[in-house]
Amino acid sequence: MSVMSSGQSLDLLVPRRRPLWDEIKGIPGSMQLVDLTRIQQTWAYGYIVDAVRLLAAGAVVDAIRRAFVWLYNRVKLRYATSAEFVLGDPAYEWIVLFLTENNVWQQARDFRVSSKSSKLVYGVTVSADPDIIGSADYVPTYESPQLFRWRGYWVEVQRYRAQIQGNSGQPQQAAAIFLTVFTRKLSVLSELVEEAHRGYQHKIKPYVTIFLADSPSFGGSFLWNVKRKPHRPIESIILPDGILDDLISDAKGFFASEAWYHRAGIPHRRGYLLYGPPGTGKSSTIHAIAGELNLEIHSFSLSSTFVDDAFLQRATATIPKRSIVLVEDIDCALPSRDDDDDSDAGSPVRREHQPRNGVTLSGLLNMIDGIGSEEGKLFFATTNHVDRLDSALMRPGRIDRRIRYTLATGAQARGLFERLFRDAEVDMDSPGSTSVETKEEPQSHTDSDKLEVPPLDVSPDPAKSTASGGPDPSFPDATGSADLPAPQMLSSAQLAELAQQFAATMRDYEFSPAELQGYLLSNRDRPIAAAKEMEAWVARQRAEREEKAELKAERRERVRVVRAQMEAARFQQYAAYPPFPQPPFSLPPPLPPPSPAPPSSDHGGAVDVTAVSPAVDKLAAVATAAPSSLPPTTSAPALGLEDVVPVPKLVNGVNGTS
Ligand SMILES: Nc1ncnc2c1ncn2[C@@H]1O[C@H](COP(=O)(O)OP(=O)(O)OP(=O)(O)O)[C@@H](O)[C@H]1O
Repeated sequence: MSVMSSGQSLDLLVPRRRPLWDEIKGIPGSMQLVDLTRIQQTWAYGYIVDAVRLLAAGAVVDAIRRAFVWLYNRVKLRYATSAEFVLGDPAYEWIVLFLTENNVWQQARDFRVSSKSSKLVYGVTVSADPDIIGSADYVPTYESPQLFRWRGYWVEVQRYRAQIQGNSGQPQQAAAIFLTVFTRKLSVLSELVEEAHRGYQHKIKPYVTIFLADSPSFGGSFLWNVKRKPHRPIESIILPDGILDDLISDAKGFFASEAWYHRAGIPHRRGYLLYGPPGTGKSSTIHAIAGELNLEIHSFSLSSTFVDDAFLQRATATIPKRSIVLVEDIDCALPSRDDDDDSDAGSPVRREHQPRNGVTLSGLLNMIDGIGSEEGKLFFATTNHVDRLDSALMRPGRIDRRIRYTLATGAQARGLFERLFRDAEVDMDSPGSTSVETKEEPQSHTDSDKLEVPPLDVSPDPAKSTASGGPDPSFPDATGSADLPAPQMLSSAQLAELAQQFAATMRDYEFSPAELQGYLLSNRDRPIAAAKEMEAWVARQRAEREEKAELKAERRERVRVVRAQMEAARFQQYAAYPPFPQPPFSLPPPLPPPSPAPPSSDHGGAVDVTAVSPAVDKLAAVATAAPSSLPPTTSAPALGLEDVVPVPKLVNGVNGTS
């Protein structure tokens, strides 16, 4: 075994570095400040040299990249057209759907995932297994740039987003998609946008799109919250004959007569006011019309605190042509300028000088007038209190038609019943149908297609029962001997009969369609029981209403008594006021016509103040009035004290103190 010396082994293992510094050292006159040989021999030396080389290479690459970007931007500027689509604008939705339909998302690697909702029409299925429907929507974010071909043109898409501070001071998400088409022809871009719009319209055809202005807007753009609802069939709205058809033909006629409006110089806008009690179908009508005419709804909630005149203006400016602009419960937002009495002081109606939000009547009127600036819009307003609306709002040009909704008539009740149970199948074994009476032998029937169950007589007529109290043997109990197959379909005659029985138990204008619908829905699978039990339901409702009315009357009486007591206390307080100070000089003679009002020591001592201000007449009347006849007020100034105060001032003025 040979053992090498340490010097030998080093020679073998570490190749000698040819020292650059040795040469430098050898240059005559060079000064050696540090021991370069030692540095050179350290392990880090090689790395340092490599790093410097890398740095140089990086700088070169970066310079090339910058040059390329510069060139690319120049080319883009010269040979491309681009457009920006901002989140919240309807066009943003068109483009996202367009990108999805063109499979651009397949290049995307980043998605936004949200639980499945009817809101989205452009979520994609990323599951490899087509049988898996999935419970989530995957929406590509396009945050890294994607290139794709469209009609032979290269198109680049990229989305940017940022957090910005909203109007309310809260941070909000802002996002925009940039689309660049590499062609100098502007028309290509507009064709692309048009195609995107058409595709979107087609895709959402089964839905009504509702844009809600229910959050503060931000930045320069306006943010709409987008929702989609399936179309509501027109036939599902049960109104007195002709109302709905009339409304729809009016709206259709409006869109068809655009040229006429232009010629006549009238803004192409039509306003409708739907008024009536809650739950009578006002909102449902608007949704059904939007579906029928293929319109989008832009809906405002004026009761939100962040809504003000500027907000309305900005939102209205973004509403596209052929849309419905909807203001629900318009009375809640604004006071009536015509309504000057205090009778509704406790109502939600807001006086213009007591704003709950920043909307004023003139702001709302401007908004309605502004709707016409972008032509072709229907303006709908709904209210439960038409009497509270200002006449300026109701004038033709703003509201062109008013449609009154009422509580349900018997015909409406029948219509609702038939609509909900038209295709109902009656399960004879279900608990709700155990007492259904069916005739054993099928009878002749007009609607032979649906004649699976013979006509029913479900009237709760005790005569139908046998003397023993049991059911008529000719109507065997379904749970027992009837060997009819279940479930069975109601024929139209049976349905009409049940509907008649259902409606006969109530009076006209007693319940809203919404209330009736609520009852019917709770009996969704039991049409026969629903008709039979309606009488009991009506009785319960009436009893509840009576109870409520009694409670309300009691509460009113309590409030009246408390108010009267408060007024009396105020009166006492007022009566205890010290008399007005007597001026140290005599007042000028009373103004003509001289008032023979008796002097009152309660109102200024020897001074005949009633001659100075008519307000004092009011004071005199108040002072002599019984407490129960005082006007209902909530604060002392309402007694007329505000009016009275100037009188002593006047005296002082004469006195030379001011
Ligand atoms: N005339 C009707 N025909 C069919 N369904 C109706 C009718 N009226 C009300 N409904 C039903 O009642 C529910 C409430 O109706 P809707 O919201 O349209 O009433 P509304 O008059 O707008 O009430 P509100 O004034 O409280 O907003 C809906 O589900 C609707 O289906």
